[in-house]
Amino acid sequence: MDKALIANAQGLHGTLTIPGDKSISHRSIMFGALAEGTTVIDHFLFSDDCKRTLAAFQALGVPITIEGDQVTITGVGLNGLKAPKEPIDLGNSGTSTRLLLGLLSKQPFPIDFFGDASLSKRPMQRVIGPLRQMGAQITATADDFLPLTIAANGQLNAIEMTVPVASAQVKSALIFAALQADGISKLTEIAQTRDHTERMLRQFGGEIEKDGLTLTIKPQNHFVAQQFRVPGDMSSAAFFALAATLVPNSELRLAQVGLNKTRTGFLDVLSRMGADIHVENVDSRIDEVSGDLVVISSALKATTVHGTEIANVIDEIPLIALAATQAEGTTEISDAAELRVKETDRIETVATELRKLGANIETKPDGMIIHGPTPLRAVTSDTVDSHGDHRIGLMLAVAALLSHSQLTLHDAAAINVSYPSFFTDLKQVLD
Ligand SMILES: O=C(O)C1=C[C@@H](OP(=O)(O)O)[C@@H](O)[C@H](O)C1
Ligand SMILES: C=C(OP(=O)(O)O)C(=O)O
Repeated sequence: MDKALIANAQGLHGTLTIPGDKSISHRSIMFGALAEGTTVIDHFLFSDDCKRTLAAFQALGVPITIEGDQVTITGVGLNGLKAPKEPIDLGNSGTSTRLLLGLLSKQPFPIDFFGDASLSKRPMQRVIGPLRQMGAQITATADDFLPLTIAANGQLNAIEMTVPVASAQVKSALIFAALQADGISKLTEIAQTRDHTERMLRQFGGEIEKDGLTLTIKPQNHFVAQQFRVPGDMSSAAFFALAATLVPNSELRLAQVGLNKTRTGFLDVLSRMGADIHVENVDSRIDEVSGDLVVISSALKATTVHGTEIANVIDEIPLIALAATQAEGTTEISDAAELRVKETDRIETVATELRKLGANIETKPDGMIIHGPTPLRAVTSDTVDSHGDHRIGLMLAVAALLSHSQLTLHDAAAINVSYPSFFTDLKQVLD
C-alpha cells in the first residue's frame, strides 16, 4: 500500500494519548497466561506484533477476551498450556519469538514456530544456544532461523552466564526458562537493557534479585493475576516528540507515556541536542512510572550516541538520525551494530531513505555519521520506502512533515506492527 504523506507542516498542537507500550503489552499476555486467576489489562496495544503474542496464547489454550482496548486473560499456569493444533505464526515479531522460545522450552508437547520473510532472517542462535545449554531441544533452519521446532522436554538445568548481546529479548527468554529450571540461575548483562520482564515478574508475585547487572532467578511457578493499565509507548511517543521539536510553532502534550529509566534515553539525547521537552503529571504509584511529555519546537545541535546508551535508544536510532539531519554539526552514532539485525538493516535503510531527501549520511559497520543541517525535500525520488519496517515508515512520515515537496510512502501498512493509529493521531494534532 502506498500512502501520500503530509508535507510542509505548520505546527503540532493539542494533547495526544500515546498507544500502549509494545514491550509491556507482550509481557502482560505472557504473565497473565502463567498466573492463577483473571488478569485484566487496560490500554493494551492492539498492533500486529502484540496480536501475534495474544493469538499464540489462544492457540496454547489460554482463554483471552477483548473489549475495546481491554484484554482479559484467564491464567492457566505453566503446567496448564495445551498443545497447539497448528504451527504458530509469529508474523514480524522478534519479541514474541524470542520470549516464547524461553517460556515454552519445557512443555510436554512439541511446538512449531514460523514468521514472515523479515523475521525468518533474524538471528535466533542468541536465544537457542543458551536454551540448549539449559537442556531445551530446539531445531531451527541452519541452527539459527525460523521456522523452528521446540521439542517436548521435561528438564531444564539452571544456568550461570553473561548474556553476550545487550538484548532484553535474550535476557527475558532466559528469565522465563530460569523460572522452570532445576536450580538457581544467574544472568549478567553487558549493558542495562529494558527491564519490563523483571518488573512484571515481581508485580505478578514472583521473585528476582538484581545486583548491578546480575540477576538471580530461582525456580518458581506461582504467579498471581493482576489488573493494570499499560503506559504509553515511549518508542511511539518519540515520533511525535521529534515532530513537535522540528516543526516550527509547535507545542504538544503527549499524555501518560511510560518513563521507565531503561526506555527514556531518547529524551536525554534530544535534550542534549537542545530540544525543549519537559515531564509533567508523573504517576509513580505503579512500578512502571508514566507521565506527560510537553514538547515545544526548538533548534537542535549535533551530539554523539554510543556505548551503554545504545541499548536504551535502540528502537529510536532511526529518529535520532533524522534529528541529526536537522541539527547544526556532525552527529556520530557508534556501537549500534544490533541495528543491522532488526526488521531491516536499519543502518542501511535509514541512510538509503534519508539520502533520497538530501541528507548527508555516512554509514559505518556499527552506526552512522550525519552532517547537518540539510533541508529535506525530494532530491533523488519523491517515493520513500518503509522496506516493510514499521520504525522506518514512521520515521519517514515525520521526515515528510519538514519537506516542501509532496512524498509518497511505499509499504505504509508496515506501521501497523507497532503504531496502527499513527496517521489518525497525526491528523488530530496538525494545525
Ligand atoms: O524486549 C523487548 O520488548 C524489545 C527489545 C529490543 O530488542 P532486542 O532485545 O533484540 O535488542 C527492542 O528492539 C524491541 O523492539 C523490543
Ligand atoms: C525491533 C523491534 O521489534 P521486534 O524485535 O519485537 O520485532 C522494534 O519494534 O523496533
